[in-house]
Amino acid sequence: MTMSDEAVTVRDLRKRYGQMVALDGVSFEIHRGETFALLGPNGAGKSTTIEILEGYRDRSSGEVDVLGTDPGHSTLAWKAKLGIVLQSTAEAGTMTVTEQLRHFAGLFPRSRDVDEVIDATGLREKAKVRISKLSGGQRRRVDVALGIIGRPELLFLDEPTTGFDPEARRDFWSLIRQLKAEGTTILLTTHYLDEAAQLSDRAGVINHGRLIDIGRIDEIGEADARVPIVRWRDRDGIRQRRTTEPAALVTALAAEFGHEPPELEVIRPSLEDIYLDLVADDAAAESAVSETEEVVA
Ligand SMILES: Nc1ncnc2c1ncn2[C@@H]1O[C@H](COP(=O)(O)OP(=O)(O)OP(=O)(O)O)[C@@H](O)[C@H]1O
Repeated sequence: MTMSDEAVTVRDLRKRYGQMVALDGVSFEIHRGETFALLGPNGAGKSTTIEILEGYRDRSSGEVDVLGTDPGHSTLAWKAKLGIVLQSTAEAGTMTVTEQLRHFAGLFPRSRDVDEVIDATGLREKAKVRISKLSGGQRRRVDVALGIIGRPELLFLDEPTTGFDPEARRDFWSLIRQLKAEGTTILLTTHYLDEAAQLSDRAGVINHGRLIDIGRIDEIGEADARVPIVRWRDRDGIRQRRTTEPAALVTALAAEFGHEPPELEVIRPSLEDIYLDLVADDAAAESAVSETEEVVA
């Protein structure tokens, strides 16, 4: 039997909550070993998608394959291959960090060393503290520790670094890179676009339950949206121009000024800029459609 190159395959996935259409025909794949970011505004359908893939939520229709299994018909052996960090922090029990991790480690056939996970998630100083006594960001680290303790083949991270301070976020990024180097497939949702850009190979952008773009992180968005911006100050104020040849423009400006142009910057649009353009364009297209519909009605 050959193992599929895809860790996850989703075809025409639909989900309704009563009358509310949360997913309206979403299709994508996640290759084995890659880190894939699912991006989108609040309420776009990211958690719904992830929860269906995890087997926590039924779908209305469509096909889903996760590590060779339909999550709607999961087995314990399949569940043991997943690592899950849910959006909401789990109930803080009376156990200490170490006790909780030892307990979970015992549930998996190939679990990681508890001390190793405590160090990797920056919880050493809090190892003997009850989880109920931890700060929000520290509890989130426990969630991440619990997600990786079972050495998952596929790790789901739903807004994993919410509440982390900047240093903790950087530490988390190194941990994710290490897991990726070990071959872990990762599905990440985050509202921190710099995080998605740092960690992911590819991303899908979801809006109102539809996938509006998918591709390599450096290919997301229209080509125009990635054109660099050259900005400088002249007598009239700040000026800027988009150009595919920023070096030529900077050289021309330097010649014109006879010295370094004041406040010169060459800006490459960030993933966040590109993402905001994409979602705004989608909203504009939707309102254009509804205007047409109104005229027809
Ligand atoms: N259990 C539920 N019952 C009814 N509607 C729901 C339920 N869960 C989610 N929804 C609705 O489905 C839509 C998609 O929600 P979902 O949680 O998947 O979005 P999201 O992209 O994860 O958002 P966020 O970034 O805020 O976490 C939203 O409009 C939400 O209100």
